[in-house]
Amino acid sequence: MEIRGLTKKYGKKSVVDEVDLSLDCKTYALLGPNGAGKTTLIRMLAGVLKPTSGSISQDLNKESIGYVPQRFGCFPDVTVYEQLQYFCFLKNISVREEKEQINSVLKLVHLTDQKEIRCKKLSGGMIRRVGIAQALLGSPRLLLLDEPTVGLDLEERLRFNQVITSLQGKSTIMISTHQTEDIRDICSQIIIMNNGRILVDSDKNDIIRYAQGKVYLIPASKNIQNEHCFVMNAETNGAESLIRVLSDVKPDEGVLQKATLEDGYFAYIKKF
Ligand SMILES: Nc1ncnc2c1ncn2[C@@H]1O[C@H](COP(=O)(O)OP(=O)(O)OP(=O)(O)O)[C@@H](O)[C@H]1O
Repeated sequence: MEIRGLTKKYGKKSVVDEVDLSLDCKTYALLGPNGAGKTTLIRMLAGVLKPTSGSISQDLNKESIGYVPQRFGCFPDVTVYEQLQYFCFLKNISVREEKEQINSVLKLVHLTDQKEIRCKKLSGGMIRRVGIAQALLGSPRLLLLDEPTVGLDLEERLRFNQVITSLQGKSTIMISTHQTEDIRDICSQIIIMNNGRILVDSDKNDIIRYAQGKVYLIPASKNIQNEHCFVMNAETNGAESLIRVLSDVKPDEGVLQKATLEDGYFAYIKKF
């Protein structure tokens, strides 16, 4: 899939600004702060939002795209099974195939026991899983997931990771998320967006390497006066409170750390 100069403007503001991407049959994480343009980009790729300009070259019809929107809703008075039947209809899945397909995706998201339950009785996390199930119907070649794991408990997050891992090499997958720990093990490619633009589109290990040599732990009591220092989070080694910082220069009492994907993300966003 080749994306060239993809732009979405609201008024004069470009919320997605001249985006170029080449997507292969890999699993991509789409990261970026609130308002970066991730949802807008995904909606254009899913074909539900018309770009202002630019092109998406693809030979995919709507049946080959699975899309989990950021806010997925079910019809309250239909059962989970009926809801998925409706999506089968939208995806042109034949009545002959639909039963097998629905049972298979329900099993993947661990909702088989809920299939006769009316959607209004589902918890938020279960509705999210119906959203993931509908996207998997028809074995899509392009799977677009906008914050798919929000509201899922730990076990269901792990199950989601297993589903995505099982699709690797079969589909192009793009997952927009704020949870770097969720995608650390399942995405090989990382795309970081900010202000509507792509800051980097690279292999996960390159993103981590970018922060290497810039991550330190320092005592929390230390007064940080360095403007080239960004405080990420606090942790403890049992004896004292420490803060994890990104810094171009070694801070006083700083102990260099092995960089993580999260460090790499901040290194790009905060321009280190
Ligand atoms: N229909 C709209 N009209 C005007 N502005 C919009 C519209 N939809 C989105 N925006 C703006 O576009 C920008 C990008 O929004 P988008 O939802 O794509 O960001 P995001 O990266 O997905 O954010 P988040 O992480 O908070 O979900 C934001 O500034 C948002 O306010």
